[in-house]
Amino acid sequence: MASTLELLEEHRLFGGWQQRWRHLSSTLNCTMTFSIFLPAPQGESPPPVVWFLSGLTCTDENFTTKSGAQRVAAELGLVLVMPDTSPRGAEVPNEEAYDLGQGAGFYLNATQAPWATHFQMYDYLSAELPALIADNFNISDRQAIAGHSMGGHGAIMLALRNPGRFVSASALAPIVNPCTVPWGEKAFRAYLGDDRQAWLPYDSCWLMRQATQTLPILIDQGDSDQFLADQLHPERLEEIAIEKNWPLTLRIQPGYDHSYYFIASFIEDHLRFHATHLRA
Ligand SMILES: N[C@@H](CCC(=O)N[C@@H](CSC=O)C(=O)NCC(=O)O)C(=O)O
Repeated sequence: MASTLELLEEHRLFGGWQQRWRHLSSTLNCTMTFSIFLPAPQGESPPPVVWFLSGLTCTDENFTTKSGAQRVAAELGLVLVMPDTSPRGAEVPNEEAYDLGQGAGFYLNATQAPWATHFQMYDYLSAELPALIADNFNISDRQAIAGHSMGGHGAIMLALRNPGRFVSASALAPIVNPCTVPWGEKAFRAYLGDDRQAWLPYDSCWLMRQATQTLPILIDQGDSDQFLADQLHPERLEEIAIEKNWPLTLRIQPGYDHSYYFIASFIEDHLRFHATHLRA
C-alpha cells in the first residue's frame, strides 16, 4: 500500500505552520492522521525534530491544541511531530473502556486476536511514520522524543529499544513499569497474551536494566497526580538510573496533577532540554 499524504488542516502559528495530515498506513491497515508543527527556518540546515506521544484517550490534537508547545518550538527552531495513539476506524477493534482499544495502543505490536491486525504501533512509530515524515518534510535526522503518561511510556520505551535513534528522551507523568500496574497489565494481557515474558520488551524499567548505551532522560511528575500511586511509579526508573549511573533527572512538581495544565506548565523545559542535546 503506497502512502500518500492528504493535508487536512493548516494554520499559521508563531511564524511557522501547524498542519494535520491523513495517510493510509500499511503497518496499521487503516487510515491515520498525524499533526506536525513546522517552525520558520532558522538557517540552511534542516531543523531537528521532537516527537510527542500522547496518553490514553488522546488523538494527535490534544497536545496540538492544549500544550502551548509551538511558541517555544518556534523560538528554538524545532519541528514537532504528534502521532495518534492507536489505529483508528470502524474496522479497527475497540472497547468501551478508555484504557483498551482505540486511543489506547500502548505503542506496542499486538500478537493476540482481535488486536494484532491493526495494533502495530511500535512498528508504525519506529519505521513507517519516521520514513513518511523524512520523505515528505525537510527535517534533520537529529531527533528527540517526549510523551505524557501512556505516551511517556512510549517515548522512553522507544528510546531505550532503539539506541542512537534519539539524542534525548523526556516524559511527563510516564507509566515507567507497565508490567506491574493496572493500566499496563490490562493492556499487555489483551494485546500480548498471558505470558509475562512477552511483556518485558515494552517495560522501561526492564529495558533500562538491560541497556548498555545511555541517553539523557528528563521526567517531570506532579505530586498531586491522581494516577501517581497506582499507575506511574517514576521512582522505580530513577532507582535503576542511580544504580546504573544513567543521566536521568526526575523532578517532582508540588501541587500538579495529571492534566494538560501540568503539561503546559513544563513543556517549555522539555523542549529546551531537547534543544540543548539536539544542537550539541
Ligand atoms: N478518562 C479517564 C482518564 C483519561 C486521561 O486522563 N487521559 C490522559 C492521559 S492518561 C494516561 O495515558 C489524557 O491525556 N487525557 C486527554 C486530555 O486532553 O486531558 C478517566 O476518567 O479516568
